[in-house]
Amino acid sequence: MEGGVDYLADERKKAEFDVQQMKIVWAGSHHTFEISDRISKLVANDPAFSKDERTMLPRKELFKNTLRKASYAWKRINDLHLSEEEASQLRFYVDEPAFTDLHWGMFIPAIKGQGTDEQQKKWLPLAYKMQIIGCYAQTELGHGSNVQGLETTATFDPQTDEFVIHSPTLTSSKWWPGGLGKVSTHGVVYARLITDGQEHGIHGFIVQLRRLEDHRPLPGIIIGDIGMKFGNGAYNTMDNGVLRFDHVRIPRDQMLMRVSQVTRDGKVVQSDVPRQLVYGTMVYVRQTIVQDASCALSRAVCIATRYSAVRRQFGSHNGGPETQVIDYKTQQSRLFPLLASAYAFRFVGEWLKWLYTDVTQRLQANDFSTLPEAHACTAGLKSLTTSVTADGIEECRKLCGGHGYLCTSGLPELFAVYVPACTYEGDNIVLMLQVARILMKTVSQLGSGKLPVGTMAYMGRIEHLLQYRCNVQKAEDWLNPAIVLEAFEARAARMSVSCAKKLSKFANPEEGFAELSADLVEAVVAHCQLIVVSKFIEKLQQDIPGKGVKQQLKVLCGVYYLFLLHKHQGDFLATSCVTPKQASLANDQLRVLYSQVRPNAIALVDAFNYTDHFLGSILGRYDGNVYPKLYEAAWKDPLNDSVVPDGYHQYIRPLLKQQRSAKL
Ligand SMILES: CCCCCCCCCC/C=C\CCCC(=O)SCCNC(=O)CCNC(=O)[C@H](O)C(C)(C)COP(=O)(O)OP(=O)(O)OC[C@H]1O[C@@H](n2cnc3c(N)ncnc32)[C@H](O)[C@@H]1OP(=O)(O)O
Ligand SMILES: Cc1cc2nc3c(=O)[nH]c(=O)nc-3n(C[C@H](O)[C@H](O)[C@H](O)COP(=O)(O)OP(=O)(O)OC[C@H]3O[C@@H](n4cnc5c(N)ncnc54)[C@H](O)[C@@H]3O)c2cc1C
Repeated sequence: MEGGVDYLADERKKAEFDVQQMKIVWAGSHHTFEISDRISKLVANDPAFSKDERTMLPRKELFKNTLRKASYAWKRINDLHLSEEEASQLRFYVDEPAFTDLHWGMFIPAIKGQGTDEQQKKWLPLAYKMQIIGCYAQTELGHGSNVQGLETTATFDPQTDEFVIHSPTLTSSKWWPGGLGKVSTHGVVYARLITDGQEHGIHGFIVQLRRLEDHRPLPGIIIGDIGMKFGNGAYNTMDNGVLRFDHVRIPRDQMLMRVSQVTRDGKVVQSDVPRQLVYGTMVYVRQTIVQDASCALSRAVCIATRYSAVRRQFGSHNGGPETQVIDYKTQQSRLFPLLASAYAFRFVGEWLKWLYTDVTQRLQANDFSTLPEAHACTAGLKSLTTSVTADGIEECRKLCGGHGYLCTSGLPELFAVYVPACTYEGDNIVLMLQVARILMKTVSQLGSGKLPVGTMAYMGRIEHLLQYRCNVQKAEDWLNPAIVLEAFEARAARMSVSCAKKLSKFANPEEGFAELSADLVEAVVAHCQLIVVSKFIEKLQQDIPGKGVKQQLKVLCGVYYLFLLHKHQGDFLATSCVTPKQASLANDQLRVLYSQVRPNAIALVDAFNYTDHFLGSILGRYDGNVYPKLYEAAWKDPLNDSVVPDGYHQYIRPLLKQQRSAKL
């Protein structure tokens, strides 16, 4: 805390668990807690990283300020000899989308994942030292979701041993890549490979875009920013770009050749790694986006929870204080499921990181068997968690009433920065439909003796799940994880089987899939919710030290699944997984759990360990000193620089004068 009175002290005293231990559970380990705590304070205490005026700056100033911060951050990283992990935490806590996100988050991973050892040896040291800055240039004006539909061409010229990169149409212009507009010197550019007049699908190529001497575009390259995006400040710190190629030549060895190679005489040779590895960078980033969802949601929830404890409306008795809005059951029923979801996404993100690491190790040993599972989990969980988080941030804004609409609440900017996560790295519906294909394939293979694995393993018990009857008899039965898991498994399995049955009635499966796609998306949501619930329950099976910590997590886990059960009771009832009476008991138990969360709510958001700098919200201040700070901040708005506004003489005075003369 920054000194002074703690208006939330009484709330903090109500906590029934060891907050310090919960901070470690949230961080993932003592080690990560120590790093994130130290680095977040380092950033918060450095005025060069202030965010105070971000939403008021015009675009050019905003962007220059981002460049300044990124360059200063790089200096600090080097001066302090920060490790890779510390450096990434520093960029995270600077909390400003910038070209560096794409350089470290996509350009480098693309070279690592799709480049040969030789290519990695050549390019990675330059990228690690930021002697080159890269972006990930895949999406085009005409195609984003449909990667196979990209139009940029890379035609091999055997005469010169080069590829000719070309944008044949307007719609083939690269459009959206972050960092491309004004900063990147290089890009991993995805293009249609053509050799000897034949097409060989989409591949990645390292292309230099700007001269290293004076940052001007290389010959044949047209490049710029695509313009202002949604919200003040927000994602406008990023230079999302447009790029066109006019027969730009690059050496043959700049095609990323781990998946396929082009030989000196123009032959395309496939390695024994699956073609889908060309999409590997997206799998990696989708996994990080799931982790990021818990950060964004927890941040919004932290603001809304603290403010809900500060804000009072109605209910004063005999001149006593009014009711804290957090004590209204409706407020709790909107806020606490989001709090529980933030924790749920944290744990599923942790698990997904483990899964991704495991898949990567297997890939290195040429074991590709778990790639479909990695694709399904990253695509599905990216979609589920980003949709819930985007909606959740907006709900938190509403939970803060009028003041939530002020930029100083931090929520409008958080929403504007966050909401494109539902679109980038794969539109959520498009990705859900990918998972639907995998689910339908799994169901269709059930009779074949091929047992489903990983997160689809429950389908292997299909006979049992189709006959399952929930045996909840009283509200507390819903606290039994085994009962809950079976109910969620049965619901997901029955929804998938129902889709598969309908699908089998179509003569043309593709037509059937298109016709049933809305139902399929619902089945995918059920499947992904099952994954999140099961990973939360698995987390609770671990040894979790600290007084009351595990108990609080049990309560939150219960809130998470019972809220889902309540919200989706239509699914559970329609698939006969629960009876109306059992659904009603679930809701009774949910209310009990809300009352158990209530005394711990402030401590549960303190456990995120966010600094006031990172939160960037007057409503979410650690000390709860909201009103004086809101009042103070209003006077800092540039509109209040003068008492009489600019434009008074031109527009207001003549208007008032005209009305006066009309009256007379
Ligand atoms: C705390 C940490 C914080 C860190 C936060 C970091 C956040 C950084 C964020 C930075 C911000 C913004 C970055 C945004 C960057 C971008 O947006 S880059 C562009 C992303 N673009 C997309 O995602 C495009 C989406 N489209 C696709 O992925 C594909 O085109 C699609 C899969 C939809 C279809 O591709 P097709 O080639 O047509 O494939 P199908 O015929 O459907 O499938 C063929 C088989 O391939 C399998 N498959 C598909 N994708 C993958 C994959 N990625 N991996 C593995 N396998 C894959 C599919 O299942 C089919 O398999 P089958 O043949 O049936 O067995
Ligand atoms: C902030 C931001 C940053 C980005 N950064 C990058 C970057 O660094 N590099 C990069 O290459 N790209 C980047 N992108 C592009 C991004 O990856 C694409 O916008 C995204 O993949 C969605 O593709 P699209 O725009 O073609 O959407 P579309 O596919 O055109 O989607 C439009 C609508 O059509 C629906 N739809 C599309 N196909 C189907 C289908 N088969 N079935 C049912 N519905 C369908 C979608 O659900 C959606 O409602 C960025 C985008 C944003 C917004």
